[in-house]
Amino acid sequence: MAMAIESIPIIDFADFGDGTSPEAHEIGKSFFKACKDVGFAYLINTGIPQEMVDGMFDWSAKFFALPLSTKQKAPHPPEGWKHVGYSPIGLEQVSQMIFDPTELASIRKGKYPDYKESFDIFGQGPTKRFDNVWLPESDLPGFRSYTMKYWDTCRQFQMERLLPALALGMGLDRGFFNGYHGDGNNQLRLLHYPEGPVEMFESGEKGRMGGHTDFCTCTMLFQDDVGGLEVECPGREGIFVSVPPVRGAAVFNIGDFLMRWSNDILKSTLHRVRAPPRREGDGGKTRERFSIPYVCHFVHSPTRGRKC
Ligand SMILES: O=C(O)CCC(=O)C(=O)O
Ligand SMILES: [Fe+2]
Repeated sequence: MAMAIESIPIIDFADFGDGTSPEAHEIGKSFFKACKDVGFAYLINTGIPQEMVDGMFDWSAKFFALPLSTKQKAPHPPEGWKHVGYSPIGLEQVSQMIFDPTELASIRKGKYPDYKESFDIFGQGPTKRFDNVWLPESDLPGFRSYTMKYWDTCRQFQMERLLPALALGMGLDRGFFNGYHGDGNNQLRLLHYPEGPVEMFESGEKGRMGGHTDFCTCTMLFQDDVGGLEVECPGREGIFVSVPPVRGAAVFNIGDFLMRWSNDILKSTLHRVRAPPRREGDGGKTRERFSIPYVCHFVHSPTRGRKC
């Protein structure tokens, strides 16, 4: 049962500037505290224009509204680790630290298997490990260029504010983490949780996204106004609190890589997505939900250690 949370800190980047002022150091300190105590935070005044985020949600809705046969023209490659292209409903099932194929198969048949579809792209810098997979331009003209532009906008926030703030908060040179995220091997995910009969979700026949931690360095996501994202309370196993949508705020979380790298000081917290509760007027259907995570990955590159 999810409780309401007041304890997910809000970090306001409005006064961050170029990261050299005393205000920037204070922002860094609060950010570090949030990452240490909860592993999650709301980020506001990121500098990512709201209309850019709204535009990305519009494109995402247009993409997922295409016929399945069209979406499948940009298929996710057979290798599970190549996270690019379109994954239809049921292809991706999220689990936590389970590697045995028999156990994994039983998750697919068990309670709350993920009922979602996704489209993923990666940065395409010199250290890229694989190419993106796109639809033919004529199937959704403009989608590719907007998505790449949005990716660049998130990247700019990552390099100019996000990573410098964390480094400052930890008492490091503000360019410390930038150097380890060299040419931006970051993943942009468009996630769509389709609507479905309320009973299907209530009975546990289907779920949205199972409990997991992210294996990246950190993730920043925007969600629509439907809700359902939940985070496990630090130190209280199995107790989840909801992370309700806050317009204009990105939800940030630390991933496993930074937790390991920081000797567990930064927390990679378990989270999941549940279907929202029944609502009058929804006609017995659970509303569809869209979210857009931007997942930051470590890159070992020659720029390591460079000051920003
Ligand atoms: O859709 C969401 O709100 C959560 C997505 C998520 O946790 C993930 O992609 O790792
Ligand atoms: Fe996640």
